[in-house]
Amino acid sequence: MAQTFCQVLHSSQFHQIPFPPTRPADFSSPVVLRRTRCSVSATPSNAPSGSDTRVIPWGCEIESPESASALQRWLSASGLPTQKLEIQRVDVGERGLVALKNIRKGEKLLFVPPSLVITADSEWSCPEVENALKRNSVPDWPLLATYLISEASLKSSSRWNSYISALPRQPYSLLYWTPSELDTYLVASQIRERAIERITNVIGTYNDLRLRIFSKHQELFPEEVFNIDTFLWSFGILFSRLVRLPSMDGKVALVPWADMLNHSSEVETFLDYDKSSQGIVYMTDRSYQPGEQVFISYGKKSNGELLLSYGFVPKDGTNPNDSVELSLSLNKSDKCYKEKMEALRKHGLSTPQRFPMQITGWPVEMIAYSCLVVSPPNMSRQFEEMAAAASSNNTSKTGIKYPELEEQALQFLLDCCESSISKYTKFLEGSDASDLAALSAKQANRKSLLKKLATDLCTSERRILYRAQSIVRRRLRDMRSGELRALTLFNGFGKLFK
Ligand SMILES: C[S@@+](CC[C@H](N)C(=O)[O-])C[C@H]1O[C@@H](n2cnc3c(N)ncnc32)[C@H](O)[C@@H]1O
Repeated sequence: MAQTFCQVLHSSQFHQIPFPPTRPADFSSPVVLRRTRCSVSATPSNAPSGSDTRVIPWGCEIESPESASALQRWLSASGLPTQKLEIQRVDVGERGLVALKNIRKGEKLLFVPPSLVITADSEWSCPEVENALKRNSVPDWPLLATYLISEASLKSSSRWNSYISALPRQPYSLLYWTPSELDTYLVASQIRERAIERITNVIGTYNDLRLRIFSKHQELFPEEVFNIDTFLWSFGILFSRLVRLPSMDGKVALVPWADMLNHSSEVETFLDYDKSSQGIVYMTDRSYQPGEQVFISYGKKSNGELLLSYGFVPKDGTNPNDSVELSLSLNKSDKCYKEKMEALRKHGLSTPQRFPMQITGWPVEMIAYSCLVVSPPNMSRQFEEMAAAASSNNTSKTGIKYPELEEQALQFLLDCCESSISKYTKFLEGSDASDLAALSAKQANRKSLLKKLATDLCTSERRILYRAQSIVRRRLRDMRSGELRALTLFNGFGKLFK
């Protein structure tokens, strides 16, 4: 299925480096820097909406309507056809596109012309910056991140000024959570690891650009403008707004106006380039009445993935694509630890290894991994076969059958589920010792928001684990009472989930 607002970083240049510095960019005094031909301004901004540490001098506070109206005016003047939609304050997603007229199911909307779309081929206001990056073959994502910063810093000299002014100054995404916020609120969820990996990648990408390019052309890439804070902003914008357009060979693009659409798990439609109208369109899969918010699908993502890239968690039980990752590990005291590790490595796996579980079931690869974990030394000849079946490259999906390992593998899975559940419960039932009264109103608001997001995420993830726990327990009970002994592991599971 085509992805819309996507979340894949394409860079071969990532380096593993530690967490972001918490030092804010120094925008305390206005600076006007001269580059070869392009003047850049970085002026002080209003207070940031979220974390105290990062002040980006462009974009807007999402709740202010002026920038959205200015964006609409600019888009109309720049060739966006008359729309059946308008940007409005909405209950879901703060700002969104709302129907002005009746919209039929199957109707095409938007028609954003390619001239209003930002891609890796867009013209730069400052061609010297573009040349420096393209000479170094910078991949699309870091190129677009730098493009956004470069254009943003040029303010009204950039043709994208109205668009950038309407972008959130602080996109909601886990890129903006500090290490201690991730540790406090996401201690039970595997999404914490994913957030750390992502933050590390973004910082690695920035450091790589700085070393290879920025430091060699300081007149083009002044530190006041191109720094880790502005890169976290631009990557936050890309993670939450970039779309992949299937009919343009999967090209990634920022599509002003279309990127005001919020996500709903109840729709399945996405943006694409429409050859007949030569614009980016969106075809509705349901009807809308005037005044109703129009939604799009950001793809089949779990609640954790939505929090990671977009900074929100859908209401519990409303996301049919929700899943939770369970982390399985080899036992370090296993006599065959080395051999098993080697077998896993050969098939691109590691220990610990994360597997997605859904309310409807879990992958056969996870069972194969569990079999490998519990298999005794006398099965060492089968370790490779088990590792192959645990890898996502395993195309047979029938799994391997080791009835003699079934009970132990299930017990292992049950133990992992229960240990994970107890971490969620500890977080969800734990008391919050910190004193809200000691915090400023802004800090207290942020704390309550993050706590609410984490609570919603953990509740939905724990619900999936509870279901798995009850299925495995029942299965073990039945096995132990001898009723299902004849059934194989894999066949039996399929039926139970149905
Ligand atoms: C592509 S933008 C959509 C426009 C955005 N609401 C705005 O005002 O700029 C994606 C962002 O919208 C918000 N959003 C989208 N769908 C949402 C939903 N179902 N619930 C809450 N927030 C949502 C999130 O902040 C997300 O990062």
